[in-house]
Amino acid sequence: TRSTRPQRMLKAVQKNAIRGNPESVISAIDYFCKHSEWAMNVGDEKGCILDSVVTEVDPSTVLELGTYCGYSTVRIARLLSPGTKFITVEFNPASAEVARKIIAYAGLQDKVTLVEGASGDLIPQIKKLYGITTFDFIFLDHWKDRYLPDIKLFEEYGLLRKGSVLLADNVICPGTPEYLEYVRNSPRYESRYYPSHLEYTKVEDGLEKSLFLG
Ligand SMILES: O=C(NC/C=C/[C@H]1O[C@@H](n2cnc3cncnc32)[C@H](O)[C@@H]1O)c1cc([N+](=O)[O-])cc(O)c1O
Ligand SMILES: [Mg+2]
Repeated sequence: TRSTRPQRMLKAVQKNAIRGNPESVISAIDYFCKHSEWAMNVGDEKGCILDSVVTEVDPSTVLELGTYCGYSTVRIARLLSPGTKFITVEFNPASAEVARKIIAYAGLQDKVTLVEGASGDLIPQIKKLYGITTFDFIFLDHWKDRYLPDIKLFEEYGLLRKGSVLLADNVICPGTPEYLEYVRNSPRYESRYYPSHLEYTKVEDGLEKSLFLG
């Protein structure tokens, strides 16, 4: 049967990247997406903004929603200090399988806990299952209509602390209007928009960074 796009992306990593070298894995995926097949990774342009926010926060606990093939997982994990707890959540077993292999190819498997499941099911259990009290940094890049319900779950289950930073991809394209409205109007967040472009295109998109005020 025909391979899937994630499987073809993995092949491109195994062919063009250097094992144990995260930068080469990132470059191989970006090259694949620019010259072979577009894929919904955060990409190089928005990826640099992601890098700068992760570096600024220097988190001890990180959550990513929507691993997909692990591109942003590798971008984030390569910047983390030793001992950081990083959980990434992926619903689709086939995507999770490819992501595990791409994360391992980058040599970052010991820095990442990839959990297969739906964010809505997992968030209420994270404290119990992973001994996390609060997250310093959260990257939202999963189904766009899950951003709002999931941020409300973070609040409900006490997973945010004063200073927690949430970074949301695609707030313009495909767009997350309800989420944007919420974080921009809630007195509990201080939000800032980082203009950029939809990965590998000239279409306008951007990231929204929201600081939880407690
Ligand atoms: O749709 C987009 N992203 C959705 C991401 C979806 C990925 O996250 C998982 N997921 C979803 N809800 C989940 C809940 N829990 C766990 N995994 C979940 C899905 O199994 C998939 O692997 C998207 C689309 C475009 N685009 O231009 O069309 C551009 C982008 O940058 C995008 O991120
Ligand atoms: Mg995205």
